[in-house]
Amino acid sequence: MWSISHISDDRTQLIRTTIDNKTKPLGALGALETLALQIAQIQDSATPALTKPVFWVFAGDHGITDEGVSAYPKEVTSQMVMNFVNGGAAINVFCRQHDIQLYVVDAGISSTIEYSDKLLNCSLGKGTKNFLLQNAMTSEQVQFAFSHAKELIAGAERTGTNIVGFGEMGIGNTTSAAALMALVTGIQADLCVGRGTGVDDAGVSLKAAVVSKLLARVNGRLDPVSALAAAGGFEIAMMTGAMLAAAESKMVVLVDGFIASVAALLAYKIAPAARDYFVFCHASDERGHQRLLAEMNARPLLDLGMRLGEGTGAALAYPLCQSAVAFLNEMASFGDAGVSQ
Ligand SMILES: Cc1cc2ncn([C@H]3O[C@H](COP(=O)(O)O)[C@@H](O)[C@H]3O)c2cc1C
Ligand SMILES: O=C(O)c1cccnc1
Repeated sequence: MWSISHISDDRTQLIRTTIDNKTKPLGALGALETLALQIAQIQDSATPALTKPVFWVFAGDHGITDEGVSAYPKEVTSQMVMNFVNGGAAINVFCRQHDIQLYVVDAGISSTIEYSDKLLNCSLGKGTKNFLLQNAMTSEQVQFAFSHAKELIAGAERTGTNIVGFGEMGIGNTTSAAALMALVTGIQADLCVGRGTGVDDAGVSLKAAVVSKLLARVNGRLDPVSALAAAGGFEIAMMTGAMLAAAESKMVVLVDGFIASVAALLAYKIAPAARDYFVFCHASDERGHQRLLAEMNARPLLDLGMRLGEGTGAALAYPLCQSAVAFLNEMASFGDAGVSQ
């Protein structure tokens, strides 16, 4: 289904030399240099440009909330969707600040809402099933999620977008995400779960027990698509598909916190070359995130102690990508500026 090629190595030496010849001590722009090189490799150009950034926030409800795994009631998912539509959430603020186009996607929330050009209908159902009792969704629903995501990316590509970010909203989804992480990596349940919206120690233990029960129900490790069917959620499946589709279209993919990184891990396990297109934007405070990043050998750009999701960490990293591209294109070389090396 996916045809994703590794980023080009053709110009790597040329770009490295260009970066090294800029008027600064060797390596002094640190992670920004790595980022500039990655974006240049993605675009196979020594003079890359970022155009028409788009973010999507995927929203879905989770049957696993019946087990009491979140600090907030499940109604908050739909309420936050309206908040996104009305422009009042953190992700709205950061997207406005950085001129990022934002869409909200109903991936499968339980309430009925009115769709618009900003609130898209890709609903796969009225919330997933409680994954302790049965699979959260069917494998057909996972495939539907992937094809919806492919269409969204294709639409953005047609209008000239070459950098994208993804957020999620779904009360209970840190438990789904932790379950997915455990299912595809084999890392033990208690190292995958965290506080999510702010559950106490007992809540964290409950989440670990829920993930362990799921592992027992499905007899251990699973491939990424079977894991998505087993543990959900609709929004995580769509985010996984969108990351794969964006990599296929050679876009820069801004990866947010814990939940987005789980989607990135699934995408990477489905098509390892997709990893080349991922910019890991921030270190989430959610407990499993460091382990998860280590699985992908990823070093995030920011560490702000954030644990929100919605794509907020990715939106905050967008201007760093702009800075990386700007220094590569605009900074003088030692030769140009007459500075001694
Ligand atoms: C008001 C509010 C806004 C949010 N925005 C993102 N999340 C984040 O918290 C949820 C995951 O945490 P858990 O697994 O503990 O439910 C997700 O919806 C995630 O995006 C929010 C949560 C709340 C309460
Ligand atoms: O890092 C995340 O994605 C995250 C952490 C806590 C709650 N919601 C999202």
